[in-house]
Amino acid sequence: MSILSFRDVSLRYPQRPGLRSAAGDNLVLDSINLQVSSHELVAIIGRSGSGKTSLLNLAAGFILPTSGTIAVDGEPIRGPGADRAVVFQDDALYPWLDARDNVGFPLKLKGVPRAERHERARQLLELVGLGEAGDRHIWELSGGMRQRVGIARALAAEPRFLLLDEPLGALDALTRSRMQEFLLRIQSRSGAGAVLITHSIDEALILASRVLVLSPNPGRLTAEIEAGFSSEILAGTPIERIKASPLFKRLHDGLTSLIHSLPNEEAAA
Ligand SMILES: Nc1ncnc2c1ncn2[C@@H]1O[C@H](COP(=O)(O)OP(=O)(O)OP(=O)(O)O)[C@@H](O)[C@H]1O
Repeated sequence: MSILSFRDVSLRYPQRPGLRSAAGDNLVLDSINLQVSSHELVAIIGRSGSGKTSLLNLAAGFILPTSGTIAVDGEPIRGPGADRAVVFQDDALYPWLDARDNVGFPLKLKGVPRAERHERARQLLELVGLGEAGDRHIWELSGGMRQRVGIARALAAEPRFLLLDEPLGALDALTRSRMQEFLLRIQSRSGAGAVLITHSIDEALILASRVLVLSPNPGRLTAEIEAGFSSEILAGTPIERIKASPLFKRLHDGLTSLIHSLPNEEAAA
């Protein structure tokens, strides 16, 4: 089992005019302590500007913390690495490559020979239900299909952690709901841990075993809720039935009022 850990992590961006936080300086994240193990999906919710993407960028190694340590299995993160794969809201696929070569791209970077790359990409596309789409151009795919190609690409390097920044945010409601179930199954099958950033309380409760709330100015983890509906969904209970349950509604209402009680970025700035 792998562990992604944040220990006393704080982040300040370089000072820029107009970007002062309520803390009186440009502290964006303060004293973040967090542990995510492989096989679990942790969701982070919070108001716009609370620092969710910054937290994910730190885990990805795109930026480094001002203080504190982020590590995978005790090994401090010093930059991006194949042990962590990021999926963004905008699929960020390479339009000049077909679906198969997009999925195989991380393997190309690792120097995996072409035939092996193609075979692995074929298996991954099959896994995400796009076995027939390998030679399709990206612009020939729907939004949901493109996100599935993005997820297959993220899985190609067999990461220990998936870092998901609003991966379903651009999809229509019906596709999003289907993709939630799909994401859950893929994540559980892959054996990778996942950190999911989402604006949707519904989505956080459906997918995550734990939901963490980030309060803004500066971003601090202020609440944690054990959700646990994902195991019921994996066992076959329809998402709509889960959403109709009194427990789901209670947790949803609790999280909604908690988030509304937090100051927003504009109010605090
Ligand atoms: N590269 C940067 N340089 C300076 N400030 C930044 C940078 N990136 C983000 N910020 C600031 O850090 C704060 C947190 O931004 P971040 O994007 O992490 O929040 P978020 O919770 O993901 O927001 P949203 O939900 O709107 O995507 C904001 O005040 C933002 O303006």
